[in-house]
This record gives sequence, structure tokens and C-alpha cells, in this order.
Amino acid sequence: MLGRLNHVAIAVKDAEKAAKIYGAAFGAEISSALPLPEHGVITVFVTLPNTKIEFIQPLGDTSPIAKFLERNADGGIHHVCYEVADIIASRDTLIKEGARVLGDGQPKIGAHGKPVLFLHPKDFSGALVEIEQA
Ligand SMILES: CC[C@H](C(=O)O)C(=O)SCCNC(=O)CCNC(=O)[C@H](O)C(C)(C)COP(=O)(O)OP(=O)(O)OC[C@H]1O[C@@H](n2cnc3c(N)ncnc32)[C@H](O)[C@@H]1OP(=O)(O)O
Ligand SMILES: [Co+2]
Repeated sequence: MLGRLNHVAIAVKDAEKAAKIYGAAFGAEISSALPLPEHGVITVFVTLPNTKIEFIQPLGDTSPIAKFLERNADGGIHHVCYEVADIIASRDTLIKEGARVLGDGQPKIGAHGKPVLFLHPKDFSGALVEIEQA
């Protein structure tokens, strides 16, 4: 089921500022900021040869990352995102295996214009997992 590691997300207070540090320190390629109101975040991507770093900052009053940032004021690794060939089949298998799919279980369109779902961190060794349709 698991495909490529699509991205590793780091939650921060200011995504553009955090990405600029990578640009300056590593000469990394940085995307423009992309507000995703339906997800309650602004994203800025740093492109690596084999994956991406996704800096996410809260957007709006009900951002799902607000409490994470209260707990981790300087920021922190927030989730990993794996690509899957068929997100519905993957979801149904994961549920059968006892994993909790967050939200209403219906994929939403993520930052790459592809359907995504999230799996509860408590079911995956304390790490929040996102799956994205390849
Ligand atoms: C889709 C657009 C974009 C993309 O890639 O395309 C994105 O990735 S957007 C990313 C932002 N969206 C999400 O993260 C959606 C899924 N996340 C959630 O629904 C929440 O963040 C949730 C439910 C995982 C946690 O919400 P919250 O922190 O408000 O809940 P609790 O405080 O009750 O936490 C419960 C429990 O989980 C632990 N926790 C929370 N966040 C994380 C995390 N990122 N990694 C690991 N563990 C996490 C938290 O510490 C609590 O543990 P406990 O032992 O009970 O204290
Ligand atoms: Co993500």
C-alpha cells in the first residue's frame, strides 16, 4: 500500500519565515505561501530531490494545528505524508485493521490538489500520518 514519502510537515508560527531559513542555510527551493482555509493552515513547501518539507502555520480560529503549537511554541515535526495508489481502498483497509481515520472519513483535496486523509497519531506510534492519492 505505501508509496513514496510525499512530505514531512513542520508546524510553525510563520511558515514563510521558517522556509526562508532553509532557503538561506541550504539554498533550498521554496514555494510561495498557499492558504488552505478548508484545512485551517497556510503551507509553504521546500523541495528536496526525493521529497518535500511542508511548513504549516495556523489559518483561522479553528486550525487543527493550534493546540500543537501551544504545546510546541518553537514549532515541531507535525506529520508525515505517504502516497497511496488508491486512497479509498487504503482507507477501507486501514479501518479494517483498526486504524482511526480522522474527520468524516471522506478524503479532502490537499495542498497538491490530490485527495488526502489523516490517521490518528495514537494508532501509529505517536506520529500523525497523512495519506495522499498518488
Ligand atoms: C491537507 C492540507 C495539507 C497537505 O499536506 O496537503 C496538510 O497537511 S494540512 C495539516 C493540518 N491538518 C491536520 O493536521 C488534520 C489532522 N489533524 C487533526 O485532526 C488534529 O491535529 C488531531 C486530531 C490529530 C490533534 O488535534 P489536537 O491537538 O487539537 O487534539 P488533542 O490535543 O486532543 O490531541 C490528541 C492527542 O494527540 C496528540 N497529538 C496531536 N497532534 C499530534 C501530532 N501532530 N503528532 C503526534 N501527536 C499529536 C496530542 O498530544 C494528544 O495526545 P495526549 O497523549 O492525549 O496528550
Ligand atoms: Co501534509
